[in-house]
Amino acid sequence: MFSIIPTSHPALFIEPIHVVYGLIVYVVYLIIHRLILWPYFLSPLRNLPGPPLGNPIWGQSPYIIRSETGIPQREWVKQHGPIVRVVGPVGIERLIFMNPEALHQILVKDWLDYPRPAFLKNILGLVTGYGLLTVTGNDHKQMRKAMNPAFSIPNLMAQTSMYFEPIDGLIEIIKNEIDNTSFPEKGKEIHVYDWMSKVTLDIICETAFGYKADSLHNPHNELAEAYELLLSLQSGPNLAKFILLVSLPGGTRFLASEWAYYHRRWLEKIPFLSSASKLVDAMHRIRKLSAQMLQEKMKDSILIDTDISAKRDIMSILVRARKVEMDGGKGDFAMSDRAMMDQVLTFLGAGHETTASGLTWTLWHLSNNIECQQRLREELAPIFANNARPDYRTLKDLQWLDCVIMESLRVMPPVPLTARVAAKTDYIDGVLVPKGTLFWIPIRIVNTWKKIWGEDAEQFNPARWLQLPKNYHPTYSMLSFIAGPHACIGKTMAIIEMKAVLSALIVNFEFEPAYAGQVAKPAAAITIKPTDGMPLRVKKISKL
Ligand code: HEM
Repeated sequence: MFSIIPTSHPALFIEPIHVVYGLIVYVVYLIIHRLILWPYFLSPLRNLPGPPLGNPIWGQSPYIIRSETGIPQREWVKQHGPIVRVVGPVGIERLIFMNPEALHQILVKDWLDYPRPAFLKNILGLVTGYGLLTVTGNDHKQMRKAMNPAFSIPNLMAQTSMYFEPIDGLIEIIKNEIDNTSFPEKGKEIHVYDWMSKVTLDIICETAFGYKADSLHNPHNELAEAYELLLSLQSGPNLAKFILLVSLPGGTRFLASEWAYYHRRWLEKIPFLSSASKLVDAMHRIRKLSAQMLQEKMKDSILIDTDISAKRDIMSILVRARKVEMDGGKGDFAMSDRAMMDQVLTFLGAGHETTASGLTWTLWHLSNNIECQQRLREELAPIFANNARPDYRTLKDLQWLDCVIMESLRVMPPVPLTARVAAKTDYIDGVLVPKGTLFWIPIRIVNTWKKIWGEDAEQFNPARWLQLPKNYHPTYSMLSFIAGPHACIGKTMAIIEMKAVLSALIVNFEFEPAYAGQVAKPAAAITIKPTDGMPLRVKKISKL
């Protein structure tokens, strides 16, 4: 017990219990401030249009988590216009800016002031390594400069032929599956997402590392199984759980630790952590296999120049660039082993599931638009009659193929939303946005905005690419690969790969919905994979 005034005033003694009361009052005030005072009365953003604040603790989060990714945000933009404020959980505010000028400021002009928020970096870092997807500023500039040559057009032109070994394998497998049914002429119901996932995994392993995963022929391929486990975790509630875990101090480090891996069976027993234990398991296996691939690649760097210079895969190009820097005495700027390892994980994480989802949704749209599908077949048939492995230029110049792929990526962008945070206070589109404010980059919402794309903006209509709407802006009307210095480095590669796989499928098979009234079931997570594996009826084409 102690006193700050003379003992003749016993009523003013401060006892330890008073300190405890004081602390309780302070914490209660902080909670009330966070949940009520700030969002309702104090935030400078409080007068922006947006949905009701909702439940004081969760705000709009339960609705977002339960819904298809991007759909709540699209509805709010329809109701409230091009600037929207959404609150929750725990009073956190998030903004949506739709206008091109605002997107230009956030993604291009002032991109260094609007980095990816910590929770996104942590989740991406866990799943895709601490490579291009997580670094920012000068580190990002240097890393991107080192990687750009691997994605150059001449290199992609040389790589296109590598896609066809897995593609031919896929075509043969599907043909056999159909032939082995009792009535091959009726085709077979196939979960196309599963096959798209395998073919894109084999392609990325081959083109990124020169490694033949052959998950198409090997159902128990370790890498494919680990990714299957990882991707099975894609759901709104799981994503919310992972965001919470990586936002706790030490949470990301814990999930990435050896301890968590070796004790994952314990974690599995705690209901809240059971999906995290699967994440830990999948990530550990993917990291182990990636390290093996990298080790193989590093052996290349001690090969004589002629051996390695013949290799066109992305890692060989990076290994060669590193060797040149080291030989030239610029070792300080060369990528470390750790950074190289992160690139392996980044290519696998960023370049596999996105392309698989993109292809799956394209097949879904074509199954529901038989005329578009037939028109595509007619465009492709003469090309494939001459050469079943068309080159980069040929694939690039096919007009209807391009319309179909662009339209599918517009309506169902594999990454429907991403996020940014304001690192400084500044005006955006006339709104004073305080430092620390979170944004959604509204990819799917911009892609289907009626103001740009017209009344049928949400419909799949490839013909719109033959005559683009007058409000179309080449950078800010279709954000599937976003824009600016963080725009997807694999864009051209992804598009040409999708074209190669889709065209081989369409000249060989017809795709229809698996049953009458089938509805799409997209996941509510970082990518938009179908939750049911996308069953479609697939028939062999007898005559083109
Ligand atoms: C249809 C397929 C794809 C889509 C829709 C897609 C979409 C995206 C999006 C939206 C981003 C920005 C994420 C953000 O900043 O928050 C991104 C970044 C990135 N993507 Fe892709 N991607 C695809 C395929 C690929 C492929 C095939 C690769 C590589 C082999 C790749 C590698 C990357 C990398 C490294 C980044 C980070 C770029 C940076 O920050 O500098 N992506 N992608």
